[in-house]
Amino acid sequence: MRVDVVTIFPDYLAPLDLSLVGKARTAGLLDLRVHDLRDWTSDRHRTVDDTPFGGGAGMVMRPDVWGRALDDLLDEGSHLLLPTPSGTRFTQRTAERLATETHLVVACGRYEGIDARVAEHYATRSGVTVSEFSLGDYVLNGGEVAALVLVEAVARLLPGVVGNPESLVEESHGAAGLLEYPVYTKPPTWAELDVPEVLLSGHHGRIARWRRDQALVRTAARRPDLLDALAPDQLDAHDRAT
Ligand SMILES: Nc1cc(-c2ccc3cc[nH]c3c2)n[nH]1
Repeated sequence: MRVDVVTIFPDYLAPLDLSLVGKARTAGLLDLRVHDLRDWTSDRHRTVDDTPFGGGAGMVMRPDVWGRALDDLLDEGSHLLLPTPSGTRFTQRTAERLATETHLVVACGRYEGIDARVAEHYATRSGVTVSEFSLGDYVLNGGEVAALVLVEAVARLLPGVVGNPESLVEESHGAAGLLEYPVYTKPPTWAELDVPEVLLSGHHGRIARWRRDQALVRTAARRPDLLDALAPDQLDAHDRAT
């Protein structure tokens, strides 16, 4: 997969050189390129913004500069992603869908956002998909943090990136659609708190059941909306009795 990120703060994306995403890049599993939007400016001051039509506070990012950048980067089969507080919710299902694609281009806005005609124009471009997405109901100062989240959430789903793909199933918001169960390690007692006995029993069946029950109880307590969203076949008779 190739991912192009366009931003006026390229250094914000430096964490993507580290850890899991960094390893995926080194292994050739992810071709990630970060671009400075100002490389597509045409004036001495490398201007990317201007005042908003209709008045109001702040500045808006210019469509012409974004147009030159995106014309260079977008191709047949590209998916243009625009982080914005007004977008559709980015979820694990979104990440799973994006992980099957070949080319993502993430446009990181700043100021009051990117001129709306940019999304409108590229949505009409043959072979290009455009998605405006929100990370959650809070406001950031720009799209770079959203880009970091998106790239990590997608990259970790690419084949070969995480050591044990089975771990992707049981994690929160994974295929099971539940929050993940609590995890423990040595020492068996810490701060006068013991690890649940069942986890020391070596009885794999009981351990699996306990973990499933914990995931259900946690989900019911913290995210009942996720339980409501489960398909009927995702809960067995024991689950319903828990
Ligand atoms: N979920 C979420 C996205 C954003 C966001 C995304 C892009 C820009 C550009 C200027 N401010 C922005 C904020 N805030 N919260």
